[in-house]
Amino acid sequence: VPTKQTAVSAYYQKLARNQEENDLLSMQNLQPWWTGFMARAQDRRLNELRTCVKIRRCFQILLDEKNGLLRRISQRCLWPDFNTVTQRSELVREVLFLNDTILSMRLIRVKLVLLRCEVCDNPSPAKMTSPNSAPTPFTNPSSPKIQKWESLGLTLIHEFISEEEEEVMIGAFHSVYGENTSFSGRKRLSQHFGYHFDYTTFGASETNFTPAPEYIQEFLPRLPVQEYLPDQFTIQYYPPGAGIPPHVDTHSMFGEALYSLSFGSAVPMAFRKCTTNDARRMRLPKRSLTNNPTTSQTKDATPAETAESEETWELLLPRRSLLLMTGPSRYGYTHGIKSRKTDIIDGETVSREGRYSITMRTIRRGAEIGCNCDFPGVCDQRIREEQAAAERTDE
Ligand SMILES: O=C(O)CCC(=O)C(=O)O
Ligand SMILES: [Fe+2]
Repeated sequence: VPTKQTAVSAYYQKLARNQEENDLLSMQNLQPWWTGFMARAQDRRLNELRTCVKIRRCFQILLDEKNGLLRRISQRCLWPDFNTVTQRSELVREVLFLNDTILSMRLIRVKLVLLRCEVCDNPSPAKMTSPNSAPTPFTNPSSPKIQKWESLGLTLIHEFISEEEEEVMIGAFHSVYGENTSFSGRKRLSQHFGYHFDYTTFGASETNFTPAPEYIQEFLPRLPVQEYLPDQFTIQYYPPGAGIPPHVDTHSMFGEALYSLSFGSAVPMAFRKCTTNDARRMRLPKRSLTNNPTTSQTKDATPAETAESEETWELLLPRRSLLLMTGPSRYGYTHGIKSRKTDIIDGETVSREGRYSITMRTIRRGAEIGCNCDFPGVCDQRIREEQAAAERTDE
């Protein structure tokens, strides 16, 4: 069993071996690089340092051996146990100090290396419990918070809301329940705003309307699709271990852009391309998104269904991130959250914590109701048309 010290030094040596020459900044370009980095840090990086579970991978500073203080920071960043809140806030203070020091150029021959954080910053998503890795997203270096899977119509925006906004939302969610309410059951808890989601039609209620609260109104101007904005909001609380069965949100009733804002904690969302089995299931009488066993979650998996589960890949939705589904990910893939108490994230078993989400949709009304997507097999509109045609030929 390697000791902590040898583990640390092996880790350090491995990192050092992996450094590319151009990661090491010379003194000439250090200052502009650092200024740029700090500008982003105000917005994002220091935030990550405070909250990121992978903090030791976020930030590594290789130092001139002459500078004892900075070497100390470096070692601390690399320490594998470096993940307590106190240590993080200490690091934040030291990074700010380092900033002053660098800007005043009191250092000689400093080498800085910024490592990507697996969760917050890595172009390839975290490896999840599901054996299949999520496809690799595209990240434009000028907007590092945004990951895009163009061919799936999928976008994940990290740090879409601030910690302050997150706190307000969690407080507001709980404020409507009585003191004796237990939040630890197995079931999701839901609150509805705008036109309420109707669990019998999988569309929106015509009459049941609650205005969206201010904390929702505030972020609407920041949504990536501004041509039309959501008017149906479902806030859900998932106690640790709770999930939602794989499903495709009703095509005909809602606009193409579907959003899921995650807060409270991260959770993996499972995606799977729809197959003829899904098409068959959607033609069966009842479907349900409640926690009862559903047609999409049969108890004894058939061989075909087992094969399907092998096609599933999971994408970690970090807290405060916004997921946007359009195109194939909206119309031709199921999405869901597996019910389980722990997830495997990058090889580490992580206990689930309570997670909240705001699902946002835009209701189609009158002549807008309908769909002509590229996935007729799993399109409720096409299924209705098929069934109407079948009835006419029966007559
Ligand atoms: O909680 C989530 O992120 C997704 C919920 C969802 O897919 C739905 O309510 O249709
Ligand atoms: Fe959904």
